[in-house]
Amino acid sequence: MSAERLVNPHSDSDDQQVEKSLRPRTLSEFIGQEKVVEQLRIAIAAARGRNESLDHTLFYGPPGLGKTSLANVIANEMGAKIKITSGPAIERAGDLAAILTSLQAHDVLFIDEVHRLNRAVEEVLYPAMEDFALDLVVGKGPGARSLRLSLPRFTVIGATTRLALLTSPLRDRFVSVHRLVFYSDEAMAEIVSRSARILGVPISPEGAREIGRRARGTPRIANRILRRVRDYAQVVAGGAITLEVARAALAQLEIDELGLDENDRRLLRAIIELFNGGPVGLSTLAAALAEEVDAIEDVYEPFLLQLGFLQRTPRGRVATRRAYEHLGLPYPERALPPDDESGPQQGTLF
Ligand SMILES: Nc1ncnc2c1ncn2[C@@H]1O[C@H](COP(=O)(O)OP(=O)(O)OP(=O)(O)O)[C@@H](O)[C@H]1O
Ligand SMILES: [Mg+2]
Repeated sequence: MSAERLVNPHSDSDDQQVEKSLRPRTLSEFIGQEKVVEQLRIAIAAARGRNESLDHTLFYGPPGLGKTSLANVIANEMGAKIKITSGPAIERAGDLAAILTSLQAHDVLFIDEVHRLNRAVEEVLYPAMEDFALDLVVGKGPGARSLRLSLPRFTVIGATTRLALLTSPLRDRFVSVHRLVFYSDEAMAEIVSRSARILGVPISPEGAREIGRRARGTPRIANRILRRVRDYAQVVAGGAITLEVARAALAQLEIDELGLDENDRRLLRAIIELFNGGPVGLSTLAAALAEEVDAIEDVYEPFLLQLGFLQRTPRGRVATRRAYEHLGLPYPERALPPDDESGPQQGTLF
């Protein structure tokens, strides 16, 4: 189900086509994430001023917030080439060695899903990042010798949605580490307006604001919703996206006031109705929803946590009062600890 989900922050092949044209190319085109942008602006100016490569940089945060975009922006601002790969794509140490020897001074090596590098590959990456050196073993058996090859000074940019899964030696080799956060409503409105301009869709500021506000603080989702609303506007409303058109289209797409879709509501209802509001363990919840544990952790939870609809406790996930209220369900005032089997059942107090 996630693959077709409109509010799924992961990109599909359809997105990838459009995303290329919508991707910001310079720091000044990059909207929001002011803290990160400001730090990058200084780091890039300093590196350029000294004619050095930029320090290794790591971006982490939920999918669709601009990690890949920032890597491209950095290469562009450095006037450098970018080589794009990912943790799972580099299978053997030799694959990485081949990439490393092809780099030129100041180039950017972008490693997406950097937490998924395997151990043997990481071992090669450490000296490359730290000393710009590649250690090769020449020959076999007792006669084998180790040879150190020096590499040009380059920049690794890593991206991950799961900082906690990075090994600490790898994490330590990134000199600057930036967390991307969900975008503010203002930034989202600006992103929607900009994308509409690039796509040639007329949109009112109120229409842009409405789409941005309901896109979970995630530019990728905003761009996807924008394209669907554009279709709606074209077929039903004469082409332009006004506030009314945006609202009508979003209603048809079943995206509610807060940007939740049917799947989010299903997850919250499951915790409330099947598990008495929680706590419920992640794997139990995943099984009840026929979802992957990863999908719940990566896709659903970050935004529900941000809204304060969900709490993570050591004993599992708990739906908060706000979640009940949003779904229009009565909140059971708990007389007993929530794990007590004889505690109040959902609904029985009212
Ligand atoms: N600050 C921004 N301003 C304008 N558009 C943006 C911005 N950030 C992201 N986007 C848009 O959102 C899309 C998704 O961004 P991007 O691919 O960089 O996210 P990501 O963090 O790399 O996601 P993933 O974790 O899935 O790899 C881009 O195509 C771009 O159009
Ligand atoms: Mg990416």
